This record gives sequence, C-alpha cells and structure tokens, in this order.
Amino acid sequence: MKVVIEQVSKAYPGRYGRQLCALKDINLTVHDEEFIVLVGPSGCGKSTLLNMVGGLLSPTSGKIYVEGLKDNRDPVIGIVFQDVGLFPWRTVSQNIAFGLEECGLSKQEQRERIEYYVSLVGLEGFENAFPHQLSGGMRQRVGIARALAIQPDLLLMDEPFSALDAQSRMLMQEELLRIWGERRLSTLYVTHNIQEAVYLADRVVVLSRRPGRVISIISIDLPKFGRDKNEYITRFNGYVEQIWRLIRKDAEDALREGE
Ligand SMILES: Nc1ncnc2c1ncn2[C@@H]1O[C@H](COP(=O)(O)OP(=O)(O)OP(=O)(O)O)[C@@H](O)[C@H]1O
Repeated sequence: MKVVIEQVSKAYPGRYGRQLCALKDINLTVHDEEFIVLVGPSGCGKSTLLNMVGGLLSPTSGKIYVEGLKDNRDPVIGIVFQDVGLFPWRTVSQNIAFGLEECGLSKQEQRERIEYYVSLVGLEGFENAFPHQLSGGMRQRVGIARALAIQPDLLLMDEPFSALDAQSRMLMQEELLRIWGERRLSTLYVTHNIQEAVYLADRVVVLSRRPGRVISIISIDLPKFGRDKNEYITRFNGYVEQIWRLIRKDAEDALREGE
C-alpha cells in the first residue's frame, strides 16, 4: 500500500483573524514498506503533516489518499506519539489489547496476538505490569506493540523517543529497526534529530521553516542491518552533514524567534 500526499497545504486560524499557514504545497509518496522520516526546524509542520495522514486533521487544500489496498477499504493506521498515552489502570497486556477489542477477534485470537507482540518488543514477563512499574523505554515498547498489534497498513510515529534519555533512545532506535525488519511496514516518522533520521530512514524528507515546504528528499543508501563498518560511519556522517546544512539557517531563525 502507498500513501500519496498531493499539493497539501494547511492553515490554522491565527491572531487578529489572520490565517497561519503551517504547510504549503506538500507532495510526497510513502511507498509500500518504505520508512520515511520527516525532519525540519521546530514549528515547520511535521506533526501537522503526520496528523493529516492519520486522519486526525484535514488539509485546508490538496488531498491525501492511499493506493493498493484491496476492496477499497480504509487503511488501518497504527500511531505512536511521544507521550505514549497508555491507560495507567490497564496492564501491559490490557493496553495492547485495547485496539484489538475493536477488531472483532475472538478472546483466543486476542491472547495469541498479544503474546506475539509482547515477545516481539521484548516484554515477556511484564504482561501483568502496570505502566507506572515500567521504564520510559519499556512504556514506548508497549506503545509500539499496541500500534503493531492491530496489524496496520501504515505506521505513524511522532517523536516517539524524544522523552527518553540519550542511551535509551539509541537502544530503542536499534529495537525499532529490528522490529521493523521483521514486519516491514510503510512508516512515516517525525523527529528533530538528524542522526535518528539517517539511522532509520529509507528517505529523509527535509521541511523548511513555516510555512513548511519540502526542501529536499534524500535517499539514504545505507544498509539497515549489519552496520559496524568504518565505511558506514563515514557515509552516515556525510548524510547528517548534508541534512544539517539544509536545515541550519532555518533552525537558527526558529531559535532566535523563540519557536
Ligand atoms: N491547533 C493549532 N492552532 C494554531 N496553530 C497551530 C496549531 N497546531 C499547530 N500550530 C502551528 O502550526 C505550526 C506547525 O506546528 P507543528 O506542531 O505541526 O510543527 P512541528 O514541526 O511538529 O513542531 P515541533 O518540531 O516544535 O514539534 C506551528 O507554528 C504551530 O504553532
């Protein structure tokens, strides 16, 4: 399945009755099994774009549609936000079960599904734990398991690891690639972090400052697995440098203007 974003703009009501143009003329296709990362300076509209793709917001103009789904059904979309939004009164299993209750699965099928995804994200033994008993990284794993358990056609992730400390974040990035490697999905991922973008993406989409426009789309030609080679590090750093050069001026302006 692919997602096509065609000439999409988004304006919010601004101050003094003016419109605030958050995104302008965005064109982008997320191909089947492709991992796309959106990066850009603060306030460039990354979350707005993700939320429109997820159907949580509507574009002011342009359209977003999917192609390649059988029976013209609506796509199933899994979403992971920075603040995972787990139900504190539900255990790990019950949190993962949440989306499944809507899927019309039998109790037995739900149990099997939960068991599979608990194990995929490495949380065996914590099925009956409550969110407050887990570390931030473990809570994110539950969020990922919950999003994947509904077997989505598309995965949307909005800064899922930005509340984690640097080391947990690196481990979760590794974990995400491993999980993604087992169950490849069209994925749209938002981050401020350029290294994270290069690490995860098939393509990095660089957005400009408000109104956000696509200023560059960079294909990351690096192996996703088996990466501990000097050549990999050199090429990785080359991509990071290339993207930082594209963003730096906008990021400085955003910092100066307190966005
Ligand atoms: N509901 C809203 N009403 C008015 N303006 C909004 C609303 N939501 C977002 N904006 C504005 O739209 C612009 C884009 O916001 P958005 O959150 O999509 O950017 P972002 O790139 O995800 O930002 P950040 O990196 O800081 O999370 C910002 O200037 C923001 O202030």
